[in-house]
Amino acid sequence: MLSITSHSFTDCHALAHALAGRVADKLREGLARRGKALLAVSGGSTPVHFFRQLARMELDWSKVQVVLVDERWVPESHERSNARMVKAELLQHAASAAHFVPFYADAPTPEAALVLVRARMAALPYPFDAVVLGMGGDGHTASFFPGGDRLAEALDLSGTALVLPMRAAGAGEPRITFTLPALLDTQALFLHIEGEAKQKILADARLGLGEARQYPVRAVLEQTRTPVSVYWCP
Ligand SMILES: O=C(O)[C@H](O)[C@@H](O)[C@H](O)[C@H](O)COP(=O)(O)O
Repeated sequence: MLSITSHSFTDCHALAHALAGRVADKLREGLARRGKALLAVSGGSTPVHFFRQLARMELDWSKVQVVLVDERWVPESHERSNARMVKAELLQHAASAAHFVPFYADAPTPEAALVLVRARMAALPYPFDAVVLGMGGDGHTASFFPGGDRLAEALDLSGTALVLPMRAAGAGEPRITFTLPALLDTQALFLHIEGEAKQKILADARLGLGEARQYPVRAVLEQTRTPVSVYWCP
């Protein structure tokens, strides 16, 4: 049976401090074990405080590679670019020495750039040392959106794809995402959510209640490959 551990905090600053400490420890372990480390983070708005704390953690960031779990297919100059957010909030202070590997390439669609992006991501030193997922109000995580055109393929635990394009009505723009089996290949898996509404969504998803039975985040909660640490604050 899969272990899901829940960590609750009084506010987003306490959560950010604790999560940054845990992730920094995992990166240090990777550095000690193999002289390098690989971190995958989520975009969106939730990670900002966590990124600010993590950016100040003392470790050899020059040997750390950072990727996103998923990206919106927009150039970095776009306000919805996750890469833009990671650069502004995480790759600062001590972490400015880290090496960021972007999903986005100068092509009109993620499908058109897929061969290039796959090669870029295939060259990284797996497993991840830490993967930090977020969750949307529709029960998506990474770019595993309800109704996504390649959702089944992305969630297939026996699938071999590392990254896939994803299009969904709720996604805003076309996306590119690591697949679930790729993200589960990690030393530590975190799910970072904030607010009462997301807590309820997660609880419903765990129980498979009503509409939540269809939430893609369930695939993360139900798999038995990698333990999940849930970090939550109101
Ligand atoms: O690009 C993205 O949108 C993310 O990687 C996505 O999976 C995110 O984690 C959730 O949508 C939560 O987003 P918020 O933190 O903005 O609620």
